[in-house]
Amino acid sequence: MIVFFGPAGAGKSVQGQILAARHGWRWLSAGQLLRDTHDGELIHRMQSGELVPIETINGLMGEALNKAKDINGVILDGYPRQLEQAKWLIESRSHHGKDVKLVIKAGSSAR
Ligand SMILES: Nc1ncnc2c1ncn2[C@@H]1O[C@H](COP(=O)(O)OP(=O)(O)O)[C@@H](O)[C@H]1O
Repeated sequence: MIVFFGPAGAGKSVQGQILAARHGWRWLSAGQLLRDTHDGELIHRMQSGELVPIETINGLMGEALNKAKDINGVILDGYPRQLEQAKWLIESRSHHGKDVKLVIKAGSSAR
């Protein structure tokens, strides 16, 4: 499992998708998983810039990780975004069976 960190516009989604396509891995974007719910209340919350409730995003990510059980590589984009999410990801390893192998920080270089 590879985690992509970085601010909006840093290119995480583009790079993540290219990497996943090249290796036959799964790209899991928190924003995309949330949009795919087509839940009006959630979308409204996303547009306000606030994070959605942790149970919601953990539930969606957990489900997506379980579906990707047989896939060797998974790229996480936009997740985890809070310490509690990171803890959940590590603690739920027994369910999804994946370890964080690499964290990539995308973004412009500091000047
Ligand atoms: N890990 C997360 N935890 C909670 N909310 C999240 C998380 N990732 C995304 N969101 C919600 O989705 C919105 C859009 O996230 P963003 O990363 O900008 O998605 P994208 O880049 O796919 O458009 C955020 O404003 C927030 O409300």
